[in-house]
Amino acid sequence: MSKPIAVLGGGSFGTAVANLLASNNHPVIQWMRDEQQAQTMQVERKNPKYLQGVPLQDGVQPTSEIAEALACELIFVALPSTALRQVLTPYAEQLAGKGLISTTKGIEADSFLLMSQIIEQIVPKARVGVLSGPNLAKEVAAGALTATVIASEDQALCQQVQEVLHGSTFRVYASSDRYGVELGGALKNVYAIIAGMAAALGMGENTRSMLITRALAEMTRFAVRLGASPMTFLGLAGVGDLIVTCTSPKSRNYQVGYALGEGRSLEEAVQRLGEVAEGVNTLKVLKAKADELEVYMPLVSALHAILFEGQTLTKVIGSLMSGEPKTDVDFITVAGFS
Ligand SMILES: NC(=O)c1ccc[n+]([C@@H]2O[C@H](COP(=O)([O-])OP(=O)(O)OC[C@H]3O[C@@H](n4cnc5c(N)ncnc54)[C@H](OP(=O)(O)O)[C@@H]3O)[C@@H](O)[C@H]2O)c1
Ligand SMILES: O=P(O)(O)OC[C@H](O)CO
Repeated sequence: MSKPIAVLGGGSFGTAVANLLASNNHPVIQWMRDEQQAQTMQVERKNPKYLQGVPLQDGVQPTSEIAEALACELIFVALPSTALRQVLTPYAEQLAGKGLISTTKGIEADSFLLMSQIIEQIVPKARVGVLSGPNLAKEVAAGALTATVIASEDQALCQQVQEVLHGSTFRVYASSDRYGVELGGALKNVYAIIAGMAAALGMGENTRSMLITRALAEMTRFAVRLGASPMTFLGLAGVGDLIVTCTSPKSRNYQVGYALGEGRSLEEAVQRLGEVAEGVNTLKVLKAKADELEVYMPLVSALHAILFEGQTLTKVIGSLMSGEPKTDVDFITVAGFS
């Protein structure tokens, strides 16, 4: 029997990852803060709150006792970005030396730290990795053929994660560019909101394609300014995740955008969702950082103007389309590759 592996988080992605690990014959301790939810999952062998219709694999043990999870050597963190620091900080000493893999796609307000950087700050002696890619939880859980990226400077950790997660429906690619992989996963959520809005407004496939391509240019330009490699954005955790989130009604960020496009307020759109849509928080911190670094991000500025500056959609779309003509694939030039 192999050693147990932990998953922190009782949401849709935590449950999907727990099931993947268990289907590879690893015993899994899945921690969630809600005792009632853990009991329901233990008895009913499913997660009706976040992942309806998906049976829980036999090897998954749901618990609200975090000590059981923290005893594991390999721990996947599937918490919202607003909760990660608060959950891990009290256990910093216990976590030293453990393999901590963040699956959380967000950026901390004020610090602009990515989740694996927060983990490093809290547990400097941890072995840190990031799992990111086009991985809609519902599809992963349903066994749709899927690929992801494990990114870490620690090659042995990448290999360990590949071994435990890789299976007949889930391919795990390795990368040493943790920062680029993690940044891609966080940034794409903002553009998924815009894509959802465009869909609700009845815009066509040309529009969607323009949005995705210019989003890629914009997020790559920003990443290059922060010192990241533009090449990572051509992979699964960049353009791969951008495509799935900007085209799928299963994406929560896309759903928030769609509700906005239907004329609902941001509060209403988020409340109706009842799950995490990281793009809303990311938009605020990203706009502030882009302004500070003077990076040209017209799509981010446009969404920010609509959601937080009281500008009308019509006016914002008008000024986006009438902006000065630009050069295609400009971020390659910025990165010095032309
Ligand atoms: N879903 C996906 O398709 C997917 C795929 C890849 C990555 N991700 C990323 O994974 C992260 C988690 O997303 P998710 O989809 O699993 O979210 P989710 O389905 O909305 O579930 C969120 C989970 O976090 C828990 N939580 C919230 N605040 C907490 C706190 N302060 N302390 C402890 N637990 C807390 C919730 O518990 P309660 O029910 O008690 O509130 C719930 O179990 C996000 O960053 C997301 O971007 C998601
Ligand atoms: O449902 P979303 O919008 O949080 O997106 C889920 C994943 O990040 C897709 O890879």
